[in-house]
Amino acid sequence: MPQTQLEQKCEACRAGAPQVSDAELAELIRVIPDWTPVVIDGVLQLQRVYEFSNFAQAWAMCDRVAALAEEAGHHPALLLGWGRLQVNWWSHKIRGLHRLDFELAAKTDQLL
Ligand SMILES: C[C@H](O)[C@H](O)[C@H]1CNC2=NC(N)=NC(=O)C2=N1
Repeated sequence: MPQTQLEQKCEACRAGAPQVSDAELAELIRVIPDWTPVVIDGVLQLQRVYEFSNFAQAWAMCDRVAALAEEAGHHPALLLGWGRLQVNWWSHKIRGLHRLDFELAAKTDQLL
């Protein structure tokens, strides 16, 4: 899919897309209570670590999240380890959180 279509596909991937306000953050984070707002390199992100019994299960979840990201045209950072998968969602272009990041965090939980 040409990049421009990808960017159109992902509203949060456009420069100038609105970051969530502090009030929206406080409201939205209640919907995804297992996620933690973290600031990494000055960028506010949503982070969750999923734990599994072995590497293969963590790897399978990683693949499911990767497929979700490709479908959305919006991508997390994924840190895959033995028995664990760390997922960080944020919007690169706006160096912060967009409402889409919360939607995709909730969809990530549904992949468990
Ligand atoms: C060209 C491509 O569509 C863009 O770079 C997309 C890719 N995936 C993305 N993912 C995230 N999380 N933020 C972005 O700004 C972003 N931009």
